[in-house]
Amino acid sequence: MKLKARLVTGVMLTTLVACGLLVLNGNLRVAVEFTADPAAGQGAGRAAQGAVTSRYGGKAVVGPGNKKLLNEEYGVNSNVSNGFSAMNSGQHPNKSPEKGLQEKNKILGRQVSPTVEHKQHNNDQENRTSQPKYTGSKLKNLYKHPLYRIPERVSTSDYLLKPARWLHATAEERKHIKLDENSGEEQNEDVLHEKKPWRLLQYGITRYSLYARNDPNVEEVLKAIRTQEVTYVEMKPGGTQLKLFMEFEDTSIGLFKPWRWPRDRETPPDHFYFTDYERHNAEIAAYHLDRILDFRRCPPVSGRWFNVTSEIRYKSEDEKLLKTFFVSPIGNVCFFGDCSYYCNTEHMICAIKDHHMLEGSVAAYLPRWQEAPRKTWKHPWKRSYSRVKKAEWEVTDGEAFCRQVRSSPPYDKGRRFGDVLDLTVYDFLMGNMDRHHYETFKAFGNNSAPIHLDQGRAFGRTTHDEISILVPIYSCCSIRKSTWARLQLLAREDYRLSDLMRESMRTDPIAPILTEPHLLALDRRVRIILDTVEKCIKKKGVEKVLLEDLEHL
Ligand SMILES: Nc1ncnc2c1ncn2[C@@H]1O[C@H](COP(=O)(O)OP(=O)(O)OP(=O)(O)O)[C@@H](O)[C@H]1O
Ligand SMILES: [Mn+2]
Repeated sequence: MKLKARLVTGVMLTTLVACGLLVLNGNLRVAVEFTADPAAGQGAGRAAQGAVTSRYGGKAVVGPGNKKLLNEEYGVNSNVSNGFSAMNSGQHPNKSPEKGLQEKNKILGRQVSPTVEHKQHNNDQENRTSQPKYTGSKLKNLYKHPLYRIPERVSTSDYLLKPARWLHATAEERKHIKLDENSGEEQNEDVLHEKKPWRLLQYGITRYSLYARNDPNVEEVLKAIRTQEVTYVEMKPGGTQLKLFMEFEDTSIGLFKPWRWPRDRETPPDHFYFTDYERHNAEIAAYHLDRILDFRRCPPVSGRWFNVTSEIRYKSEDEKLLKTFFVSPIGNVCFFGDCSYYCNTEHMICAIKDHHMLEGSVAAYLPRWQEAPRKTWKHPWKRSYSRVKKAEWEVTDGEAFCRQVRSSPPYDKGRRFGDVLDLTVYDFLMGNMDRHHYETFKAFGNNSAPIHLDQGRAFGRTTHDEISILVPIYSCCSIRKSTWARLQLLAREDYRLSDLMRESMRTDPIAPILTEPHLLALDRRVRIILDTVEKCIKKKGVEKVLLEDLEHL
């Protein structure tokens, strides 16, 4: 359908659903097709039709006697430094054993002397129960909104994996897609009969997103992560904090991050972003936020309770991991693993319930490296990761720095500049200052969305909005039009972001994922972004500020 867009300034968004017309402030008119997302479910549907032979997922990727394969298959990463060499190696202010005990007691419901944190925790509980009740599902309404039904044009070559491309190809195109280089046999759909949700989810990865809006495999994969037996565990090397590969019954792989802190613990104000602990609940919340913003660039993540002994220790053959297990003085099973920081007795990870049970987050794993290698890019507004040094963007005129970024590849053409601004919106909403690098799939070259990984240091503070995260938006005075329109929607009472997030995360096995103050901070930050853009529009004019990404409609 042809787009006729005429734009004047405006912030109010009105929807005329019945006639399929989206009116932004009465001035921007975008005709929207109300057809189902063309990319959605096709791969799943076609792939699900056949028999059960599989090239990749038919047998366990890893199992006893096959150890270390997870690292080889999935763990390879680029050599780009993560910037931690200059990291402050100062002591963690919250690591004293007494403090750790207090926190565990709190979770276990034991009597402890009241502390500020303890009181805060109780307030959170009250906040949660005193929330106004709303009827109906705001989330369902959101996903019915025209802005969430804008068709995506996905062509065969936009799919990441060869089997997925093959499934979407015409008979003519199929002649040019060699599925199995080693096989002289004629290729047909039999080799693609992979019915496992995790694999079908991977087939849905395109240069634009990790999954289509209505891909049923997202829910299926989350269900699998939540309920399936853990069959194998191994440490993922690299990074500053402990992470575990987990293999499940259906041969899918997940990336586990453990509980470290109670939900209501705030990052201490004197803390640098790079000395902060990762938060498993931040990874979960980040997935929901990414989806609500319609980016779909973060792999699905779920919380889950694990038995540290039977589901981690007994499922691992990783000697480096196994030798770090111990029982704490109060009888909780603990371990700390092996990593470059925070992997020692002082930073132990301990069961927080019934001596064995531990909460964690599990992210669905991207396709293995050999099949879909990724490239790591330095974020242009990366922080310095030093106590004393400043990053270039902090000591350069904002507009000049932005011009410099915009004139160099990959930001000089294509989608990537808009993607970095989207990432800015995402990180500002979560208060994530730890965006040193981002990754893309090599197969897509420069023309591809970044993958939203590593949000473990987000959601650290509820009363502080870190304005410096917004620097790319206010010094470039730019934002994608679709993102701007969605933010306006999320600022409205009937689509309020905090309500959507609360609802979206409600079904997680370890809900509530975020405390009320974190949810309310999201609403405040939406307003701050909109005000920033509003000022830019007044100063520069709407044509200069909004990056047109709806013109293809
Ligand atoms: N779901 C996933 N699928 C595939 N690879 C992943 C996934 N999550 C993370 N990774 C890979 O593992 C790396 C480390 O993960 P992550 O950044 O979350 O851990 P981290 O301990 O915070 O690392 P760092 O200290 O370097 O920030 C990522 O850079 C990415 O390459
Ligand atoms: Mn990290």
